[in-house]
Amino acid sequence: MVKKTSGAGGSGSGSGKNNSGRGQRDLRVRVKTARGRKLSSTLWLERQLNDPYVQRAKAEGYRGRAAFKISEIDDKFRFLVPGARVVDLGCAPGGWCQIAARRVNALGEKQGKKVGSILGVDLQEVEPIAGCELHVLDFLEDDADQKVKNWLGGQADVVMSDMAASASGHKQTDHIRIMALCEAAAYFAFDVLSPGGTFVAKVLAGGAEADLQKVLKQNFTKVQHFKPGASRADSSEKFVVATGFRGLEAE
Ligand SMILES: C[S@@+](CC[C@H](N)C(=O)[O-])C[C@H]1O[C@@H](n2cnc3c(N)ncnc32)[C@H](O)[C@@H]1O
Repeated sequence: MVKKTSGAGGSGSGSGKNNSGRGQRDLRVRVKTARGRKLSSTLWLERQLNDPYVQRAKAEGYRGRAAFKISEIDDKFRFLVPGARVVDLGCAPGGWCQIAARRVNALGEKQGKKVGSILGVDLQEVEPIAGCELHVLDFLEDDADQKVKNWLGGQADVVMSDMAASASGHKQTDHIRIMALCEAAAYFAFDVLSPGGTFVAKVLAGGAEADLQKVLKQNFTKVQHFKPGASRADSSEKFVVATGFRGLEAE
C-alpha cells in the first residue's frame, strides 16, 4: 500500500546524487488507493508519511508534530520558564506537555530552581507524561476553573490551548467552532491566570478573530500573533500570544 517512488529519470541506484532538475529523484512516499478508503484519507496518510515534522517527532520521541509548534512559539516568547505553573487545555496526545515538562521541570532541576507544575486536561485520556499531571476534563464545565486551580494549588502563570473542535468539513462552521473554543479558553484564562500571566492559543485567521483580539487587548498588556514553521503553510492556523495579564481588576 505504501511505496517510496523514484521519480522520472531517477537513477534508482540509491546514490542520491542526481541534482540536475530533470533527473531529480522524487523520494516522496506514495500511498495507493485501497478499497474502502476515501481519497481524502489516502491523501491525509500520504501527507503524514511525507511530513518532515512527523518524521522528526517520531525520531525525537514526541507524541506529535504539534510539539515543534509550541517549542517555536516559546523560543520566540519565552514563557515556559523554569518553575512556571502551566495549564495545557486540550493536551492530548501530549506533545505540548512534553515540551513544557522539558523546559519548565527538567531545566529547572538542572539549574537548582523550583520545579514548576504542568497540568494537562483533555476530553480524552492521555498516556502518562513524566513531570505532568493529566486529567480528563471538559474545560467548558461550570466548575472547570475551580478544579484546575485546586489541582494546581493556586493560579497559573501560563494557560495554553491548541484545542480544536472536531472538523465538520464546512470551512465557515469550523472557523466559528474553533474561535468559540478559543474565546472560551480566554475567559477560562482570566479566571485562572495570575497577574502578569501569559495566554497562548490556536486561532484561525478570518471573521471571528477581531472579537477575540478586542477582549484580549482589554486584559493583557501585549497581544501578538505568530505562525510557527511547524504549522502547515496551507492552513489558516496561527497562534495568539497575550502577555502581561492585567488581573481581574481589569474587568
Ligand atoms: C490538536 S489536539 C491538541 C494537541 C496537543 N497540543 C499536543 O501537542 O498533543 C486538540 C485537543 O483538544 C481537545 N479538546 C477539544 N475540546 C475540548 C474541551 N472542551 N475540553 C478539553 N479538551 C478539548 C481534543 O480532545 C483534542 O485532543
